[in-house]
Amino acid sequence: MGQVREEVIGARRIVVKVGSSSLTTAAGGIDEQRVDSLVDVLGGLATTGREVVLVSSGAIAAGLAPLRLRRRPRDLATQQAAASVGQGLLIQRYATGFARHGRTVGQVLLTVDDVTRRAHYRNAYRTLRKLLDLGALPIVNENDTVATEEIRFGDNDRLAALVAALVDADLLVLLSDVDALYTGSPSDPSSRQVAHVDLASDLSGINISKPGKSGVGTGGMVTKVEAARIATGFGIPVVLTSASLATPAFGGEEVGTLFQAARKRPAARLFWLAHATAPRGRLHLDPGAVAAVVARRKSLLPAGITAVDGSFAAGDPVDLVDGDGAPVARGLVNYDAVELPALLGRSTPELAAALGPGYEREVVHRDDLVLL
Ligand SMILES: Nc1ncnc2c1ncn2[C@@H]1O[C@H](COP(=O)(O)OP(=O)(O)O)[C@@H](O)[C@H]1O
Ligand SMILES: N[C@@H](CCC(=O)OP(=O)(O)O)C(=O)O
Repeated sequence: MGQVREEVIGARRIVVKVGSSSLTTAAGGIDEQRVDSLVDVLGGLATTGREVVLVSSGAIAAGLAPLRLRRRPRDLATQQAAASVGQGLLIQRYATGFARHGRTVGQVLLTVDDVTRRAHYRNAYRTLRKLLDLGALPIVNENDTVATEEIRFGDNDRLAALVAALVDADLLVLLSDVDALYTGSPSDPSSRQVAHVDLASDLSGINISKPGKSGVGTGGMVTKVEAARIATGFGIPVVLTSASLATPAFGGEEVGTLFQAARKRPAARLFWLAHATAPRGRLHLDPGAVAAVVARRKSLLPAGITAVDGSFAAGDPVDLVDGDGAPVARGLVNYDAVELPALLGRSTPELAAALGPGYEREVVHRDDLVLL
């Protein structure tokens, strides 16, 4: 055996995310044996004094067989109907399983808004914190039955990363049907396992692609690596491995892939701005403004903006985009959308002279800006 992973052994609060492919059968229904073995691992973990939050997918897949649906439906309404049936069955199985370990579970269904809007995520945090304080094990999933196409997460990887940040976890563990990140498709014999990733350096040479053969997962490796990027950026290490390797993974053994946490944690406010808020509009920047904001970390002034999209109010999050429309930063804007067109391309002294001293303010102050 190699070295023990200290960050895993030392983690007190752990968010564990398990994908549909690890919980359900190919025929569409709960794989009771696999749910029970996961429960046994997590039940054991919780008795060692660790706080565990489980983010569990599988509602849609678990609802397929009971509704006599042969495959995962494409349309949202049928997915929601399947989730409505499957979520109840899944939580029932978890409740029975964890009861064997003397643990009560609490179901927490969240929408994107619940983890992205400040007032809402404080509320979600309080509920999760209270469940943990009461000794219960929270089981989180997206609230699939009410989420619309536009706003849904769809997969639970990003939701798990945001929940990990929300509860200030020491570790995020992503359990899937694949035992690690590979350099290419795991079915390709030339692909190699990646044991360790530092996302601060690059992931080039790694071919990350779509969900696996089970056909029930949604995001594949793309959303897992994105989740790892979010969590590690917040200072939370991530282990990615298969559900069947959960025991050695929690024991700190070198299985799966460890994504190393960033050494410096960003201000919580800027983290949420970058990863959790939905932008309400876009400010198009000329090349000089892109360079000022990105390379020199300056505030954004009206002179560098060429166009404005969206309807937002002062204080809302907006994306700053370059000449190709690619987002380069996100920030909290100091003007309403309707005020901006008259200011574009004009210098701040000129605006102050023409319109009054209030118009000397930056469009986005550098303290309210985060690079993407
Ligand atoms: N580079 C890669 N390394 C590992 N797995 C990959 C890679 N590219 C694509 N995959 C696929 O991603 C799948 C896991 O994603 P998904 O099916 O969405 O799982 P889950 O239901 O656990 O979220 C694996 O089964 C694998 O086939
Ligand atoms: N909320 C959905 C998650 C969808 C899904 O397939 O997610 P995942 O298996 O994590 O890629 C469900 O419970 O079915």
